[in-house]
Amino acid sequence: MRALVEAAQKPGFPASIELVLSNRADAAGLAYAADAGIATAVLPHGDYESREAFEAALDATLREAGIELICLAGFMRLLSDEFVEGWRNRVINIHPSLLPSFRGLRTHERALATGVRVHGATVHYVRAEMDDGPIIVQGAVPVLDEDTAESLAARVLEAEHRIYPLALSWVAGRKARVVAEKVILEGLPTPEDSVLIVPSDVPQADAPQN
Ligand SMILES: Nc1nc2c(c(=O)[nH]1)N[C@@H](CN(C=O)c1ccc(C(=O)N[C@@H](CCC(=O)O)C(=O)O)cc1)CN2
Ligand SMILES: NCC(=O)N[C@@H]1O[C@H](COP(=O)([O-])[O-])[C@@H](O)[C@H]1O
Repeated sequence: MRALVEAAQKPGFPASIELVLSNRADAAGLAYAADAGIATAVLPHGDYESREAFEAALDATLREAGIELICLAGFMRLLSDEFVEGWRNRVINIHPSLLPSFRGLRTHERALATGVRVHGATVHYVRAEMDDGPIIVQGAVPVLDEDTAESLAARVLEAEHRIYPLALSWVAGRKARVVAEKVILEGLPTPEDSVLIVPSDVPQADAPQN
């Protein structure tokens, strides 16, 4: 969320962060948002007798705040088909894997256990099916032999803080549209922009001695 707020503070960014909402009163980002002068709201899902009741309150709070686009940032509640359809193509999410690989939880542990060499994160439009929506942008990072889930998560998070503001700028800037459940990116400088490779700290193998 902080990466989105900082990006939206830049002149000419095509969106403004008007509300930061959490279903957890202890979410660390709420204090940051309040300090940044952004309205905040807390809807503890446990206070509602059902998901429907929780989502009805969520929907009302967002509409009353005049929200046009929802960015899920570490939001860990599955949203119902009804809610997602009510906000079709106006809810995006970031998931810490290169979808469709490693849907769900514990993505970094599973990536290490599987032995993949490249891992990363995905920003996608949200659909009722978990982690299954049209992909807007992906950020890939190398998996190093010495990686732990923590060190890999940190490298992925660095990529996340770069790709989420990009995705938001494209969606809010009307450069991204969904056609047959695929995202068409228009007017982007070069196609490479929709894939981010972060070879940030890969030790350069010494050039082979000819
Ligand atoms: N309809 C959808 N809702 C959400 C999606 C989505 O793609 N479609 N993405 C998630 C975020 N997410 C993965 O990126 C994710 C969030 C939560 C869970 C999960 O298993 N949640 C459990 C409860 C966990 C908890 O409260 O800590 C649940 O909801 O029962 C998996 C993946 C956001 N919503
Ligand atoms: N399935 C959703 C999910 O796992 N989202 C992940 O939660 C983290 C939130 O980071 P933060 O606490 O630094 O904002 C991020 O890595 C995001 O991809």
